[in-house]
Amino acid sequence: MRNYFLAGNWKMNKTPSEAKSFAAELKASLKGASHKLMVAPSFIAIPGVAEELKGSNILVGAQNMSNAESGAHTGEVSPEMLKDAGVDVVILGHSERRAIYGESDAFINEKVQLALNHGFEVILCVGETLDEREGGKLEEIVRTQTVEGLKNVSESSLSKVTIAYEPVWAIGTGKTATPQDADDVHAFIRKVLAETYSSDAAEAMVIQYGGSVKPGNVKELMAKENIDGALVGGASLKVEDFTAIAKFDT
Ligand SMILES: O=C(CO)COP(=O)(O)O
Repeated sequence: MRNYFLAGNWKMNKTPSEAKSFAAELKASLKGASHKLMVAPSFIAIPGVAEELKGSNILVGAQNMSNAESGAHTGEVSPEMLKDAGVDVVILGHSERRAIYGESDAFINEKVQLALNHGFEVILCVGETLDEREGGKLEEIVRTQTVEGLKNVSESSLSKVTIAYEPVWAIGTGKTATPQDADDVHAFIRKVLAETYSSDAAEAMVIQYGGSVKPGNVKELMAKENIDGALVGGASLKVEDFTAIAKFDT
């Protein structure tokens, strides 16, 4: 039985002071929630949010991380900096990083390995664009992003990885993949994982869905056999909405 993992990706929203007071509200409203939970503020809001969430049931995520340990990497944030600031989980390979900042599978894989070596949990995002889906390339894209993103990741480290399937056309658009469509892709990801890892490890993998998850559709999505959580953008920016998502009842 896999545990549900509901995570909020705040993207480039909320100043450090807004994020800190938002975290205080969430901490109160999510008290006693039974699922695994996380929020990912912007880098500079992390210390305040981590301080606020200390001792709570909400993990702290980062939205990205450098591929290097330290040194001459202007504008980057290192693993040690994130650790010191209180980060538990690092989101890597988000489609916005891939599309806007040109992050390749090989580059993302460097970060995945580095994050795992530093003891972080990783959420690896994969997903196809509308053109790729309509061009019949969905499986090829999702397979490549999964396999290349996890290159050199051992089976023993795999338990620290969550995959987030985020079809690019469903992000921030109000369009959600149907629960059946999403479940089919999640099952495909599990099949791809079983080609490299044991079937037990593939079966145990937590695979989140992301793309216009809202209080009104979360239950239907989570009811699917292969959907084990959500990576939520827009709806994670409102306390009531994220609370309703995070506390969904099966
Ligand atoms: O990109 C996402 C989470 O990482 C999804 O964003 P939305 O929930 O706003 O569609």
